[in-house]
Amino acid sequence: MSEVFALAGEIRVAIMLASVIPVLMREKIPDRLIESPKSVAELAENKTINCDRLHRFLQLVEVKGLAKYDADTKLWHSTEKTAAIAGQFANDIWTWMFSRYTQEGFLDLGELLYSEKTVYEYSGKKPIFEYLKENLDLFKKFQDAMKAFTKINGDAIERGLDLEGCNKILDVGGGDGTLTIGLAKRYPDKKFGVYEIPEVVHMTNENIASEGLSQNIETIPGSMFESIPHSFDSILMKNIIHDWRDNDCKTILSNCRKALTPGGKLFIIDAVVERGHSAFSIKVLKDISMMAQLGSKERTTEEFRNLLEETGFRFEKVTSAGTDDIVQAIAI
Ligand SMILES: C[S@@+](CC[C@H](N)C(=O)[O-])C[C@H]1O[C@@H](n2cnc3c(N)ncnc32)[C@H](O)[C@@H]1O
Repeated sequence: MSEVFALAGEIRVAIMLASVIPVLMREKIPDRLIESPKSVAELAENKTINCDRLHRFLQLVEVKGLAKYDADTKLWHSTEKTAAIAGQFANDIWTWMFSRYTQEGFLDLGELLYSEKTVYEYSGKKPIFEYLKENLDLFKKFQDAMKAFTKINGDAIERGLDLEGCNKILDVGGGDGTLTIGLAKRYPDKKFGVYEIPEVVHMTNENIASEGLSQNIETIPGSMFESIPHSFDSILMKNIIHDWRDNDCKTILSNCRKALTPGGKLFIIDAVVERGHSAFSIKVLKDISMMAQLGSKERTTEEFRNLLEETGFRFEKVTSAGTDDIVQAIAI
């Protein structure tokens, strides 16, 4: 009996935290605890924050070890874990992952058991990228989260990409250009491009210009479902194929194949889900997120091999890069 409540309670706490932590982050409470121990009155400052509720919310985050109360001094302290909910990097991840839009979607996750729908299709809403194109503030939050995710595995991806023989590399669906910027710094003699939808390209341009790399990286607006520019000798796509169902993936990969000459390299950077491989539990979390929001999936090596062989590529190898993997293929 008690196990039932313990498990249900643990899950309920997680759901409560998903709502409470983003608000505490918005008020910079974790950042201010890291600066120095504070009373709730100091944390609330002169704002409209209710001190009694702040104290009780802090007791909730204390359950997860994210803050600590000293009953003698009546001061709240940070812990080693507080950094996970403080600062810009954490903020970029939390703001998207726990936005109202994302959270509401996940309420219907279990109902997907009976169909191939996304949570948005299930509740009669627009597909995610259509919705984001019409809500550019949220699209910016999405891109900021993608940038933060890229930073987690960026170094491993840059080192894992075998760019031998590649001189002009196109990042299809390259978002705000974070991965390409890292590569352009690492390989100053190579040229790069980012292909993105028109709604995003201005964010990409701003990011590239702020790094002073506009000479090395060109941006091209367009849709990978229509065509992909032919003026590059290799293509990479990070977290693109996992966004789409098989038929859409075949269209994207066929367009990649048309854009390359035989021998051209293709790099797909996604989580390859194999039991026993590294980061399996994180890859399962990503896989379910893809199911919920896009009706798609994280794929096995075999599934990548099949998609590639059906679209004119020879599968070469999979290289691990943190919680992502690099699937390398050659145009035939
Ligand atoms: C999951 S994000 C990945 C972004 C980036 N590659 C990264 O890893 O941070 C998917 C990207 O695909 C882009 N995208 C969506 N539809 C597209 C299309 N039809 N053509 C090109 N890019 C598209 C989105 O704008 C978004 O930036």
